[in-house]
Amino acid sequence: MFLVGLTGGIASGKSSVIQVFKQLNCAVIDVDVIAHQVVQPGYPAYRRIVEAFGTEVLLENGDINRKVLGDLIFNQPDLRQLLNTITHPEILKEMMKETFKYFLQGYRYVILDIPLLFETKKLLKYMKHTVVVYCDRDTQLKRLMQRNKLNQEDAEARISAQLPLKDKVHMARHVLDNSGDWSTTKRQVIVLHAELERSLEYLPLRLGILTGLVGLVGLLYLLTHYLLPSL
Ligand SMILES: Nc1ncnc2c1ncn2[C@@H]1O[C@H](COP(=O)(O)OP(=O)(O)OP(=O)(O)O)[C@@H](O)[C@H]1O
Repeated sequence: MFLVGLTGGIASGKSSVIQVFKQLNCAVIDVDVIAHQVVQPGYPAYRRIVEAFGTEVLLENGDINRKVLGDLIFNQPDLRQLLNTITHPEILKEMMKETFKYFLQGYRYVILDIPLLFETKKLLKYMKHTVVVYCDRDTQLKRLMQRNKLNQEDAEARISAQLPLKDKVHMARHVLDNSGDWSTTKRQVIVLHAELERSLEYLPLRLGILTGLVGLVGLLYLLTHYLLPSL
């Protein structure tokens, strides 16, 4: 099995593309969903956040108040770093658990939807393939204004706060151009899925684990038949 990191820009079409991968029965992990999950009460990161930031970051029902926490770390790199040191290992652990489940189910590849894949770079080393969902800036602006009911100035500010999409295009192995109509994008997703399914890059891990299992069974056999009886 191998991992495919999917990213893009605000309103470039990531969620829409992910829906198509899901319709094609692909294994998908949404890293944003995991990031929300690991700070829920009961998870280790929740307890550590309350210890580090105090109960002022809690809502009345005990959940983390993401707005207050976000404001607290805004412009405070050391606090942001502290939060990241708490949450990132937990996110990675959950991601690995989900990936392993998909591995056991026999999927050849798993797509990870990671909005900041190229900005944080942390997860990049685990990705065999990277995919950028691109659309030209005018289209991005128009779709963002429409979806979020924003005026042009606010929408432009949100787009400018991110790494430019055309830079991400140069960093990615695959580009899905979502500037046109939806059927054109959908066709590109189907072609990419076929290419990833055809790839033999899933084999090394599968063979490695199979070889490990055969070795283990062999070892157990030797132990039970030759070594232990003589004890
Ligand atoms: N090819 C397309 N043609 C027309 N509208 C589109 C197309 N692709 C996406 N959209 C619309 O553009 C908007 C943004 O798409 P989507 O929500 O998939 O982007 P996103 O990258 O997941 O955004 P974000 O990261 O900001 O949540 C949505 O309203 C979606 O319906």
